[in-house]
Amino acid sequence: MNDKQMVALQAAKYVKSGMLVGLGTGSTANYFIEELARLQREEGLKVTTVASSTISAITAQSLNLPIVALEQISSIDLYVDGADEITPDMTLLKGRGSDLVKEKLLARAASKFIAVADESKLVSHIGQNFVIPIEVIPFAWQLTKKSLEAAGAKGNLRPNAAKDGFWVTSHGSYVLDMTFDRSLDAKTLNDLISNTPGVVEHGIFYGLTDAVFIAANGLVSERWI
Ligand SMILES: O=C(CO)[C@H](O)[C@H](O)COP(=O)(O)O
Repeated sequence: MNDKQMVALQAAKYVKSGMLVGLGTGSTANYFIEELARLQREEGLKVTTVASSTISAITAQSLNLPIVALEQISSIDLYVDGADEITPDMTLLKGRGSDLVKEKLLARAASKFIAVADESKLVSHIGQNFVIPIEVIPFAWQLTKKSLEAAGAKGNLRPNAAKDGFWVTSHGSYVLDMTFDRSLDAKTLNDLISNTPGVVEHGIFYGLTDAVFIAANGLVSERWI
């Protein structure tokens, strides 16, 4: 069993029958989804799920997990998702795959949000290894980019896979992949980007995690706030 699978299985121990569970997106979240399906099949677990992305919804459906649409929920019991970066204060950077809008809604709606990752995701500051993805409403991208540049940011529109156009998210937004001065702390960055007109959502998850589970060399450590 690899570290991503191990940490996902640890998070699944917090799932109880009757819960409405949010499903994250990515390879670590996939192990969690697979484990829920196994618990349902082999141990009679009864949960309802809500997915943070089309791909996770398809995975859950293919494994026969009961699934409801985001429009049908106003709160959930538990959300489990991976991250691209995790800082010592449990701020996350997410959204490399650009599914961050639903991910952040579920993280906020959850009574408990557990972030799961292997130790490669631990960083000292947000933006250490990845650019910060910022979803923008398409007609505003240039004005929004200019506002962010005035605050010292650098970057550009994310290209599409063929590099002959621009990436469009499942909600029809463009993505600005930006870097900021590393002296800016997570809260400052979060507030700055959130308050920029034209921004739909961004990948900094500040003050949203209840716990971070990290797997390293076959061992899982849990850190709760
Ligand atoms: O934020 C995410 C998707 O938007 C993922 O959770 C993040 O990219 C981690 O992915 P993985 O578990 O495959 O390493």
